[in-house]
Amino acid sequence: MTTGTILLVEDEDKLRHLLKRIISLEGFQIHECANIKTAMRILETTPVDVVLSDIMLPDGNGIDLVSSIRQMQLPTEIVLLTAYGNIPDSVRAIKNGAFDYITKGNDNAKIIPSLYRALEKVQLQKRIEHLETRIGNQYATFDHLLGNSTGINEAKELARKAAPSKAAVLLLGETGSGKEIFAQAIHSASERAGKDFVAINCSALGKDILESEIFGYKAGAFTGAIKNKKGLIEEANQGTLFLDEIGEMPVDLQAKLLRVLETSEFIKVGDTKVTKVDIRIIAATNRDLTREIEQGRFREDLYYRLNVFTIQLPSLRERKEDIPLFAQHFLDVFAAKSNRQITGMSREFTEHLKLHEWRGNIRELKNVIERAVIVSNQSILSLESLPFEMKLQKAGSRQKNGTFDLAGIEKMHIQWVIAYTNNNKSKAARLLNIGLSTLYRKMEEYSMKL
Ligand SMILES: Nc1ncnc2c1ncn2[C@@H]1O[C@H](COP(=O)(O)OP(=O)(O)OP(=O)(O)O)[C@@H](O)[C@H]1O
Repeated sequence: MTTGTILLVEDEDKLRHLLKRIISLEGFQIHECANIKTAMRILETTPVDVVLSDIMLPDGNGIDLVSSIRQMQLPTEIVLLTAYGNIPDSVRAIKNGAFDYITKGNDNAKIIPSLYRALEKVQLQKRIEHLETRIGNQYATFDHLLGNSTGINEAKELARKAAPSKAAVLLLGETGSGKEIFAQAIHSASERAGKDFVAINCSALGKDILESEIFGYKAGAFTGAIKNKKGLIEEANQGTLFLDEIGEMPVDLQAKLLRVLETSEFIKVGDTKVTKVDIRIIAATNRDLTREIEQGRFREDLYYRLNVFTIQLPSLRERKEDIPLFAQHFLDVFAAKSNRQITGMSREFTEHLKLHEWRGNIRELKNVIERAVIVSNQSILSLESLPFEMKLQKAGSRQKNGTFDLAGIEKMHIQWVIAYTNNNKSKAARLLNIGLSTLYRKMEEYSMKL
């Protein structure tokens, strides 16, 4: 039984393989990588409950990873692996928001219990957020959906048409492209608006927990089932159930869901009689379901039941014209929230936003602007307030403009790092992973101002 998803970040191959084995034996789903850059990529596209990361990594420090994860506002906890001598760093990491640290070698037996505790915290947090949303009952409406590009307008038009009917809706789009906010808008514009909108991410939980969460169980259904538990289907009765990442739902649960769609009935785990419900289902995925069907991972009959209205949400890359509008909106929101007098963005800042790939789509843009508002000390957002990796992306574009030779790229890279550190050469040398004297030698070689 899988109980959660772990991202293991460790550059020592042997140790990583060993940890992977220990963790997989517990039934956790596991992703692995050897550096921060890949870890960030995985985190932008894949839901992860707990990151287990080494502190010393080839391209940076596990403590910076903690800060980045906190900035991305991911529902993810971090457990750090540290060498004995780095305990002060680990204490600092905990202050920055890490969940726990474990001393490599000595504390191996503590890894699994710590992962379980971190996972429990993540799941509790998600439950609290879910309940808060329900109590506030503040679901988004179509008025909250920003964007003027053709792709988003077409999606909004179809969603408005789908809203009043009881038919299922299938929302397709990359992570952070707005599937949940669209689902809420559809719910708000339907006659179910006064009732609950209940959301669950099918990829976040293992099969057994997912089944219990969605369908509920009878007391005594399995060890630990002390009393009856209402499933989310029942909680969403008369309202809308939003099934995010439906492509990740195990096939036997798909059969149970199909039955709900066809008969409005289901059987709780450990029950013998059927329970009746009146729900509308909105499902979402970033997977290609037709391919999943071909590979036997998704039921074709369920697919046809769900895709009565299929709405494709464009990625932010496909609607770059919307980027300034979103950026200004998030800027206004975060500036007001933090009481800052920041009114706009420099031309270069906006240009950089348009160059970026936005794998995390609007969620990522929102986080980048929030970060920029926090770090900026001017009245308009400038390049300095962008994360380091985003400043670097200009390398790709300049390459297109003609700079192909390695020395040219190295010179540009050094210039950016120096600008990033506000001309602090020691810090720049550290980030570049070269000695200070080498930095000065290279600056002289490239005729850069010392
Ligand atoms: N059109 C939009 N207008 C305003 N805000 C938006 C829009 N689309 C997305 N957002 C914001 O972007 C963030 C991500 O959106 P959302 O959670 O709906 O994406 P998602 O596709 O469901 O992501 P995931 O697949 O990772 O669950 C949210 O904060 C949401 O409010």
